[in-house]
Amino acid sequence: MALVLGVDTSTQSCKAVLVDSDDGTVVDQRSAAHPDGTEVDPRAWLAAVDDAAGPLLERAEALAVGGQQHGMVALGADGEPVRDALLWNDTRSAEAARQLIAEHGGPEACAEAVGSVLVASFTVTKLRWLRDHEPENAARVEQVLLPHDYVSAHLAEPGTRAFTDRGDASGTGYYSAMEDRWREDLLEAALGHPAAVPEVVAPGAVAGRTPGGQAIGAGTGDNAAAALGMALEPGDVLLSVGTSGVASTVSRAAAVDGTGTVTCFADATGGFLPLIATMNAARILDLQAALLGVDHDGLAELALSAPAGAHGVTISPYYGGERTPNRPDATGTWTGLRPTTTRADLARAAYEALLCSLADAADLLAERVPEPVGRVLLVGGAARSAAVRALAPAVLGRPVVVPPAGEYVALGAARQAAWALAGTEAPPTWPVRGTELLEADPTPDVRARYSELRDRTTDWS
Ligand SMILES: Nc1ncnc2c1ncn2[C@@H]1O[C@H](COP(=O)(O)OP(=O)(O)O)[C@@H](O)[C@H]1O
Ligand SMILES: O=C(CO)[C@@H](O)[C@H](O)COP(=O)(O)O
Repeated sequence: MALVLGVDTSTQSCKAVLVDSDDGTVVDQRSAAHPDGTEVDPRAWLAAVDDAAGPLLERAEALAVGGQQHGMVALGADGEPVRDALLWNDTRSAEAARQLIAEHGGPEACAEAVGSVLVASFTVTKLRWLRDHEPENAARVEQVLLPHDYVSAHLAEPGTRAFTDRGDASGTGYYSAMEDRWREDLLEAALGHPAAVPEVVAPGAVAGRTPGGQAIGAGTGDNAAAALGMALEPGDVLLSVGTSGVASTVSRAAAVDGTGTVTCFADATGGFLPLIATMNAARILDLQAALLGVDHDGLAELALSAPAGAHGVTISPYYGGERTPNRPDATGTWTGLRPTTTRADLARAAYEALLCSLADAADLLAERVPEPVGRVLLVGGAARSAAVRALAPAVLGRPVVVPPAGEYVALGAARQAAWALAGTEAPPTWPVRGTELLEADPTPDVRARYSELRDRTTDWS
């Protein structure tokens, strides 16, 4: 039995799973927290991966790293960060995104060039922000990596050329997944001077070796890794409720959306990953639990004791700005509070807001991909919540498949490692066991009230 290690260097933490490469059984796992915030010293991720993955590494024959997409890790000549990394959920580059779209000649042309209409999440917008707001830091940038590339490079033997894959590269805004090539010209135009990019390694290839000789797979963005971990098929819709809320699917063909609703990212197998992301997801619940002075189980208990619709309390949960809809300067709004409103109503309204936002993403994705929706699957940290599980099929208005609680990004990275180790054409087949089918009566009124508030707050910030 060969063991492989999968790592997820995600927004809130680093997770490592040690997996039997024959069938994908997780035999051990560890995690370590990341610092909070939308700009982070990326060296903290190296300390976290040492902590989480270090003790498992010597038992593994191969490893791969999945990670939060888009983050700008800008390195100087000494290989050290010139400043803190700006993460996918940092919205300061919203104006830069508008400028860059205009420089492309508009949204359609932008999507044709790089697969997506840019929003503040994309790396290229952060480079433009750096050029305009911190020119001294910008001038020192020699190489730009993504979080997973930076962590992979740390695990590789010294002297290894930095590497990435087309999945994560496709979220930079200076890579064309349709043409499978970097657009260094676009990076240069954003930053103001050329900078090195990592080598794009093919799916299933060995990208490098650790000092101990273990193979390292290319790694990928967390959403592409989750798709691999769940063995997603065209027509499946994967909903992830982590820091971000994501609706994604896989497709063999590129479908460019000039409206900017769906991104045309690449997946980790040579295909594509149409995706819609929100910026406010699990943290809607973290905030509500903190405000109500309860833990997650207490919040779920409160919410499940209130009726659908929370006696009219509705939340627009775009607390940290939002990306779907594209409102980088938005804040949250609560409506429908009455003298009779209870703590249970407030708890319920938070779950309903999270799930309505996710349902919007799922519907928009379903409208724009050619395959009819098959399974809807739910993963991510907040999928552990009893209330999320109970209310998801009601708010989404369709049955939802939930796998056992687990780290499916890290599992996808482990599958990529097993693929690299095996040297086969296709990744190994690993069954996803123990899935549960959740069903509930739909609650369309909850969606309708949410949509009304969403549309009424268009110009609010
Ligand atoms: N039982 C639960 N109920 C609600 N939220 C939960 C629960 N367990 C974990 N979470 C939340 O899940 C989030 C972490 O999910 P995760 O998918 O690991 O995020 P990320 O990949 O963005 O770092 C945290 O915000 C955490 O509070
Ligand atoms: O920006 C996106 C997708 O485009 C996010 O999905 C990030 O990739 C962060 O993911 P999590 O850490 O929330 O899983």
